[in-house]
Amino acid sequence: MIRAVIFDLDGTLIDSAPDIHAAANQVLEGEGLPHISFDQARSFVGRGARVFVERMEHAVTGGNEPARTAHLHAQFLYFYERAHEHTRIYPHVPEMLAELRGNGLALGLCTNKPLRPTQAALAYLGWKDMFDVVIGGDSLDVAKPDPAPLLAVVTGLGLTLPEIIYIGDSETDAETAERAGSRFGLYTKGYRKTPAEQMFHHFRFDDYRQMAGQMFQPG
Ligand SMILES: O=C(O)COP(=O)(O)O
Ligand SMILES: [Mg+2]
Repeated sequence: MIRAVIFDLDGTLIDSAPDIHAAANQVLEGEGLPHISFDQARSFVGRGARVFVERMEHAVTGGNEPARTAHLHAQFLYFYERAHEHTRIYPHVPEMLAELRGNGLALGLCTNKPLRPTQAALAYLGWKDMFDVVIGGDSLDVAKPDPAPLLAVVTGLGLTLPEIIYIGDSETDAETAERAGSRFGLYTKGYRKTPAEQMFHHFRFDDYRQMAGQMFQPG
């Protein structure tokens, strides 16, 4: 029996790519480096802030230099925590979350966004108490696609894998769920690069009004 739904954040519940793009370009601007495009920024999201910065640095300088990467990473975290202005909740997410809660389900969050920007975004969105357990990209020594963060949310909720469903938008989330052995629902309007049908998932949807109906289908 399903007792909780665990969500990814960026590209799944919220469209945060515009703010991530803006934060990236604030960093690059400050360093006198060229900007990245919106499509580049969106395609760099998914493996956490450190990997995002490495991809960004590689795109604008052609390589990664450890000291420069560390500096850019620190700069990026500063702006990232403050970048909310353009972040939007995807359509019908609030009703969907309220409905799950109303049905007595627990809610978890398993994101690769570092914990401080995650907490800042949740506060900005009025979701400070929305999730019973929150694990960010730097909460553990390993991040998704390692299954440990997802398993930590499950354990934190006091549940076992068959009692949860994980919902995410990216290759990273699909791999995490597959490696954990979790049931996985793919939101197809996020930041994935692979055709949805080629990705691991048990069900998929492009409208949150369809999620609950699909979630309880067997198979
Ligand atoms: O910050 C990232 O790289 C991705 O964040 P997500 O795990 O919430 O999609
Ligand atoms: Mg995501």
